[in-house]
Amino acid sequence: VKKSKSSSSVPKLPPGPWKLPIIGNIHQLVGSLPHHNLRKLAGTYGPLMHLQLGQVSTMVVSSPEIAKEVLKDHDIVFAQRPFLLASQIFSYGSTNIVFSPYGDYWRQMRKICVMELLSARRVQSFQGIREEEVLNLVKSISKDTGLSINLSKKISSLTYGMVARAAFGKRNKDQEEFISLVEEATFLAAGFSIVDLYPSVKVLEVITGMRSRLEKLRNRLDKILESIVNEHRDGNSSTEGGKSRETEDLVDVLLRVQKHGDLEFALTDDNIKAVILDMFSAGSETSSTTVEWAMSELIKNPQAMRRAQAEVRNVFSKKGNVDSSGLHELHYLNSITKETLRLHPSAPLLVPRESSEPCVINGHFVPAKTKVIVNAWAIARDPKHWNEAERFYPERFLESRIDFKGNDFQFIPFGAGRRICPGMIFAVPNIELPLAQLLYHFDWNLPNGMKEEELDMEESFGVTVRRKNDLILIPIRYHESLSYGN
Ligand code: HEM
Repeated sequence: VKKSKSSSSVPKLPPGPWKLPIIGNIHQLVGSLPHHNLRKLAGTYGPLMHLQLGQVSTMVVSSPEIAKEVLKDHDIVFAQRPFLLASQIFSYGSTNIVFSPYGDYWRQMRKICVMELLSARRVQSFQGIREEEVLNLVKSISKDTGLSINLSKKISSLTYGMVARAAFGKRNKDQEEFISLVEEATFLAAGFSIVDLYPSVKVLEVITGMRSRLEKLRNRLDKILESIVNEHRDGNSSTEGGKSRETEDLVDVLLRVQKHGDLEFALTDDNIKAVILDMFSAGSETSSTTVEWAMSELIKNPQAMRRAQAEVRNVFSKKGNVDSSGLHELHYLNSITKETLRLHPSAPLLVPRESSEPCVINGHFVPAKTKVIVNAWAIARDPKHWNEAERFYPERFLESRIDFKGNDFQFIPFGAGRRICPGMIFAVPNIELPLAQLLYHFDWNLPNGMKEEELDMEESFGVTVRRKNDLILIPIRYHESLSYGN
């Protein structure tokens, strides 16, 4: 009796489905996308559930209360990121900030990101670049008015272009190749591949060809990044005193910090390459996906589309064009951004964490070295916290103070706690300016007489979840009198 009494007071592992030998619960993740399957399982086993995914002991969090415990209350314990094969290969010796384990070095890199690269002032300094790139998009679309265009491709190339110009100062000669390499690397970093589920079985890396594929990718990316860093260094040494802070691009900033920064640890060229790679992998597809989903939802919801168009046309009608200065007046558009991030968070499972020591969460025992996945997608669609949770209804945010800044745990598309996305301020205008321009200048139709309800909303697999099928639409010029400069 004594024994059973004392063992019942020790917290147990969270509940979870029955586990098969060797594979554990992997079979339960087959057939649909991970965030969908995990939500279904949480419906049976609860908001904190234990899964054995191959060799990896995993906790899945599916409620705002437990997300707060993990991401905020115990943020030091859960600050680490488990190493996936892809991140090991791309992380330049673990200095890549997105996946790096938490530690002194991470703290320094994060500080450089927040204070120097992604600060409100820096984001503001890229306003001109952003406006120019978006205007080029409008011009290119206006040439094809009345024809079917692949809007997904155009938006993706725009966002990569905006990040590329902010990072490198100009469009780079290897840009197209660079983008497709980053896209492939992001796809492989989702963490559900067989090599990540059996990390100690090294032979799998060889059998699947994953290691050599990743190494080839990394070598090519490294060459491109190396030439960019060297070109900047040569260019800066030929301009006396370097560039002014207002005209610096991100590589210039990193080179300046490397040379003159008051740093605890030296910043190597590899560190600079890792940060630049992070800006692309974390900052491009996430934003373009959001614009793509917002347009898809607006097509499916013509009333919301009309309201958004009326707002943007009203606010900018005197100027005859959309610019960054009036974006804060677009309250409905801002609600559309939020509602899109609620229903389609670009990283539905955030970036996984790992416990650095044993911990008790929601009354359950979580051993050290447990991988923790927060299903932000399921939380943001939970009918316990949202009325008509599956409906696209931007109005819900108009009168609400709920925001994505990491304090409202029912809505965490950027994560929360000490590893919250540092690119939020950079992301919002990169989403809202293109959206406002697309709505200001054009009306949008579906091709081949397709009806709104026939537009599919299927998602693809990856760290970022984008549309499975590209969004093909027909733009119709709204302002016939404007020349759009072509
Ligand atoms: C719609 C746009 C974006 C979304 C939805 C998004 C989402 C996220 C999420 C969910 C995380 C992980 C947070 C966590 O696990 O708690 C993250 C991390 C990160 N994001 Fe973003 N992000 C976006 C745009 C950007 C942009 C534009 C940049 C930079 C140019 C950026 C840079 C980063 C970096 C460097 C990290 C890693 C931070 C760390 O580990 O300390 N993100 N982002």
